[in-house]
Amino acid sequence: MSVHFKKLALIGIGLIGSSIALAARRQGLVEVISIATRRQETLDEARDLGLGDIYTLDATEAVRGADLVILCAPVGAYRALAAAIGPHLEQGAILSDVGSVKAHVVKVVGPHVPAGVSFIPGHPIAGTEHSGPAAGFAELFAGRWCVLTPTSGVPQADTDRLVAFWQEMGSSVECMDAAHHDMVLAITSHIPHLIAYNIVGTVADLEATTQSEVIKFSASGFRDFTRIAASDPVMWRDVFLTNKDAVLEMLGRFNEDLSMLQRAVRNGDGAALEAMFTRTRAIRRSIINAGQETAAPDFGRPHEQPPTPEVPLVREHGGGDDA
Ligand SMILES: NC(=O)c1ccc[n+]([C@@H]2O[C@H](COP(=O)([O-])OP(=O)(O)OC[C@H]3O[C@@H](n4cnc5c(N)ncnc54)[C@H](O)[C@@H]3O)[C@@H](O)[C@H]2O)c1
Ligand SMILES: O=C(O)C(=O)C[C@]1(C(=O)O)C=C[C@@H](O)C=C1
Repeated sequence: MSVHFKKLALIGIGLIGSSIALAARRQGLVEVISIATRRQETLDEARDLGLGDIYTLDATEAVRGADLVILCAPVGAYRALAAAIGPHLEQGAILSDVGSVKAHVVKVVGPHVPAGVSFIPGHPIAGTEHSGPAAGFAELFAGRWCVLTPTSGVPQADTDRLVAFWQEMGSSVECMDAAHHDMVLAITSHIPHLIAYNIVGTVADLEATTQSEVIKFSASGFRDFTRIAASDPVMWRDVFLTNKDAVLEMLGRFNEDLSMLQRAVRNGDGAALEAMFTRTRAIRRSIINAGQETAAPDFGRPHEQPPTPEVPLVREHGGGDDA
């Protein structure tokens, strides 16, 4: 299906918004890109990077005449944004988003969507620990999944157009129910981030000498957690505030399994430990076989080893506008 939008409005222009701008432009999917954000500094950065054609601090102005509007801000900002832009959306437009949670988005944005506008929430399962307009790149979505959760009454032709838009940017697309999305993502994305924040937070609270040793010898399992725990604090604050039930459900299961492991360690139960570690290894193999990861043993590691300068354990907040 050929996909072409005359005006794409991106509300929020960080890692995901800028990646959409770059990918959509490169693939020739849109004629005009209008960009709205809340802070002048972010808008200037987007302009300097040449991400769009129209730059404004007024989201209502950005959506005027747009046939595709995508909310790309932290989900905590959605309710106010939807209330502001709702009355200004064009008849026949598609309104979507990229938020990491979906049921909450349907709940807070849905009531502000006028009749004649197709509301199709979305979530590209692609990202990095970096944020801001300069963090984006056109290839971010290539080979990654994008989940859409079309709301009731949306014409199939509009869903098909949005599916084609993401496919043109390199994604595979799956449509599902918002609540189901939130449960799946709770365990595949949200809990792993919570665990990473927790383990790196434990180190951050250690006394100074132990902490410097952890940093010095961090080329081990810990290092992989630090990448995830450097992710944007505002974005992740909002994820945990808005996917509470699914996260608590999965956290309950996680805690049960952790208690089982704790018991096995205490009792010296090698068989239980080995059985669990064998099952987890198989999951890793399935992810590699599905093309979602490479088996390269040095993935992400630098080849030469310069001494690491003073690096903060947790990156300072540089992302969303809402903090
Ligand atoms: N980072 C990831 O890995 C990832 C992956 C998939 C989806 N997401 C989702 O994408 C969305 C954006 O995440 P990101 O990583 O691009 O974050 P980011 O921090 O890089 O960018 C967010 C942008 O939103 C803007 N913003 C904040 N409040 C705003 C407001 N009230 N009005 C207008 N603009 C506002 C800021 O200017 C900022 O540039 C989030 O909802 C997040 O859950 C993130
Ligand atoms: O690779 C990373 O840095 C990510 O955490 C990306 C990741 C994920 O958990 O997979 C993070 C949040 C999103 O909503 C989607 C993707």
